Amino acid sequence: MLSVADAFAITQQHLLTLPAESIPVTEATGRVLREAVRADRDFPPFDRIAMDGIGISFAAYASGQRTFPIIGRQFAGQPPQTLPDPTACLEVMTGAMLPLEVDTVIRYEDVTIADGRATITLNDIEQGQHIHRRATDRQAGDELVRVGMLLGPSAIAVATSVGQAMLSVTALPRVALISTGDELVDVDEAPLPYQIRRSNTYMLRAALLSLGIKATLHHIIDDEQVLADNLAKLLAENDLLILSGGVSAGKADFVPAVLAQLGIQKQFHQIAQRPGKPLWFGTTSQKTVFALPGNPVSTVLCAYRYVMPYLRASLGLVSAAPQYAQLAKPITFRPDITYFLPVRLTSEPDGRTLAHPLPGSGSADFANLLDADAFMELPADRSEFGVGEAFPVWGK
Ligand SMILES: Nc1nc2c(c(=O)[nH]1)N[C@H]1C(S)=C(S)[C@@H](COP(=O)(O)OP(=O)(O)OC[C@H]3O[C@@H](n4cnc5c(N)ncnc54)[C@H](O)[C@@H]3O)O[C@H]1N2
Ligand code: MOO
Ligand SMILES: [Mg+2]
Repeated sequence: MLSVADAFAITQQHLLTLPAESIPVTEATGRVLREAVRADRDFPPFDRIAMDGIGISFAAYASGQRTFPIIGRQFAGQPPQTLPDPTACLEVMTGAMLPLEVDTVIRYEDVTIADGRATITLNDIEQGQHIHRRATDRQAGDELVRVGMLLGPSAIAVATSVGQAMLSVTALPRVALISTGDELVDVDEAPLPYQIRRSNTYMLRAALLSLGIKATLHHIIDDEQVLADNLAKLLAENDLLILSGGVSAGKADFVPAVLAQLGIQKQFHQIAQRPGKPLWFGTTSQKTVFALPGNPVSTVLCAYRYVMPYLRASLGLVSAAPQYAQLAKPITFRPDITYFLPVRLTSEPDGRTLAHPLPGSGSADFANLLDADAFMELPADRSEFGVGEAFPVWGK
C-alpha cells in the first residue's frame, strides 16, 4: 500500500492552477501575495529625527559649548529648516526632517530649558545620535514583501507605506464540500435513532476559512445515480471537490466508482496509515477531488495532513517546514503503517514542545479531538516510540 510520503508527493504534483487577482489592501489579510511589493522610496525616505529634543551642530559641542539659544522648531510634516548659526539650536520633533546644518540630536530628557536656552546635562554625546539616516533600512527598488508570503499585519503596513492600495494575490479556488450517507441529517434536524447529524463538512468549512476560502456545503444520499448527477454538476461549477464518506468497502460506498465514471483520473486510493486509510485522490487537467473517509477523526487527519497543505501549495504559499514535538510518553504501535497519534501540545520553559498522547477510542471518537491540538506522525517502519523522541506534528 502507498506510503504517507508517496501519497503526499502525489497530491503535491497535481496542484490547482489558480490565477492572480488584484484586490484592495484592506481585503488582503490572510491572502497569498503574487507580485512582490517593492520600496517606492528609500526607508526612511529622508534623514529623520528619531527623538524629540534639540538639534545642534556637533562641532559646537565638541568645542566645549553646552548652552545653546533656541532659535526655532522643526516639526514633522514641514520642509527642512536651516540652522543659520552653528552655536544655536532648533527644537526638533520625532518624524521631522533633519534641519540643514544639524547633525546631532539631544533628547529633551538630557537638556534643561530656561529663558529660551537649552543646556545639555548629559556628558557622552555622540555625533549623529538620534538621527535615522535615509535609506538605512531599505533602498528604493528593494523587494519588501516576497511572492508567496501570507499577508499579515506587518506586510499590510509595508504595502500601504509604499502606496499599494491594491495587491496582487492568488485567486481563491471554488470549493464544494460534499457529505454522503443516508444516515446523516443536517445540524438543524432531529436525528432518528438510526441517524446522526453530519459534522465533517462543517469541520472542513471551518478549516478552509483559515485560508479565506468560503466553501459551499452539499449533501448527497447513497444512490449511485443521484451521486453521479450531483457530482457532475458540482464538478462543472468548482475547482476542487472534497467528499466525505462512501470510500471504503461497504455496499453503499459508491464514491470511487462514480468518480471514475465521471472521468476523474484516480491518482491513489488507500494509504498505509491510521486513521484515514481509505483516502481517495483524483484529478482531471483542471479539477481535483479528495474523497475523505467518513469517520470524523479520519476526516480531520486527512484535512490537516493532505488537504490543507495541498491548498496552501496551490495558493502559492511558501511552505514552512513541518513542526516537530517530543513524545511525552512512550507509545507502542505494531501495524506496519504510519500512525497519526492525536496529541496535546505543551510549550515547556526549557523551549521544548512536548506531545502528550491522547489516543482516544478510534477514528469515530472525534470528541477526543477537542483536547488534541495535532496529530503526531509516527513512522511505519517501527513499533516502539520512546519518551523525548521528536516527530512531525500536523495541526490546523
Ligand atoms: N471492510 C472494511 N470496512 C471498513 C474499512 C476497511 O478497510 N474494510 N475501512 C474502515 C475505515 S479505516 C474507515 S475510515 C471507514 C471509512 O468509511 P467511508 O469513507 O466509506 O464512510 P462511510 O461508510 O460513509 O461512513 C463511515 C462512518 O463515518 C460517519 N460519517 C460519514 N460522513 C459523516 C459526516 N459528514 N459527519 C459525521 N459522520 C460521518 C458515518 O456515519 C459512519 O459512522 O470505513 C471503515 N470500514
Ligand atoms: O481510517 Mo479509518 O480512519 O481508521 O477509521
Ligand atoms: Mg463506508
